[in-house]
Amino acid sequence: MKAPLLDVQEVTRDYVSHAMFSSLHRHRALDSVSLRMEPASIFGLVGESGSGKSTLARIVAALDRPTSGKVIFDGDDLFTLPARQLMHRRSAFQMVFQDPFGSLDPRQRIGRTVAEPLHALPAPLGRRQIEDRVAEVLESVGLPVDHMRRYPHEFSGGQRQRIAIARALVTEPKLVIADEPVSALDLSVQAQILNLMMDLRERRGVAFLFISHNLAAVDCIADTVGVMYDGRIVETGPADEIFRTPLHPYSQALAAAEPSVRSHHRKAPQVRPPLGAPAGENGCAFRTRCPRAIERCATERPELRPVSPGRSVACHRPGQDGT
Ligand SMILES: Nc1ncnc2c1ncn2[C@@H]1O[C@H](COP(=O)(O)OP(=O)(O)OP(=O)(O)O)[C@@H](O)[C@H]1O
Repeated sequence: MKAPLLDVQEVTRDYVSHAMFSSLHRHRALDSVSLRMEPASIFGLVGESGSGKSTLARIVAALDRPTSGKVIFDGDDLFTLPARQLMHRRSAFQMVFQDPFGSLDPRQRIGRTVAEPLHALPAPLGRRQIEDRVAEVLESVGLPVDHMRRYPHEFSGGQRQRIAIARALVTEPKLVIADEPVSALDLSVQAQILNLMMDLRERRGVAFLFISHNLAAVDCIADTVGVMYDGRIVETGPADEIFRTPLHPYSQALAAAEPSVRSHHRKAPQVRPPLGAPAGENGCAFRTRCPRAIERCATERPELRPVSPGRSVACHRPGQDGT
């Protein structure tokens, strides 16, 4: 088997907060999450708000550290690298955020903003080389080179997201982690940005970890999908299969609620709002909302198990009742 570009191994992230009038409260935002990505692939991460997508994105981008687990990027175990080496390694993976308005410094010309990540390269570039690199990368995201002298307020939302993508690409990364990159954009502009990402994968061999609430966008762009619920990946596999024939009751509810995804699972399972206490460490976190829950779901947490090549589900009763 080919060595993966990204190998996330059982990553757990706990946040500890001081609840008023009580002792420390530990919240597990990620619970033993594993995923692998091949070079030039697109992995779509979906799941409701609070399921842990951004926490995972920040850890993969080495902007946060896991409580336990490993992130192996292109053969390097990121969190065992000395700080300086990690800083240099960062040029090979870059992040694009949701808000194209907030993520660009309004007082800085675009050329300077796009060039910023180049200053972290192990071998610094000369002024001429930096200008050439910025011009080349602006062109590759479909922006005229003379835009490098302009300021962010002179651009539309879609153009600003192109600039953010150009900044991410300027160090020629192998992986771009895009956290809700199209959510703030109009529909027609969303399509342009998705096309741009697919084009960059083709032309430059860039892999994308693409995070979105928007299932239709993930369906359009991703090869592989991971469905997150309460800090865990509950189903993963080829995008086509996950959206057309979801097996986990949570994936089925997601797919059925999104008309533009051509799911065969049109009849939405009767997912309930969360009720009662959360499942705790032993049970399935989804069981209090699940129409198919059985006693076993309260006592035994379902592990992510392979059900077919490349496809795994964490459910004691996957795909039953209507798929
Ligand atoms: N810095 C933090 N301190 C404490 N808790 C946090 C922190 N960051 C995230 N969390 C908690 O971790 C959980 C996962 O949050 P995260 O932002 O990763 O979810 P998400 O799936 O990306 O949600 P959204 O789609 O709304 O961005 C949530 O319960 C959130 O409240």
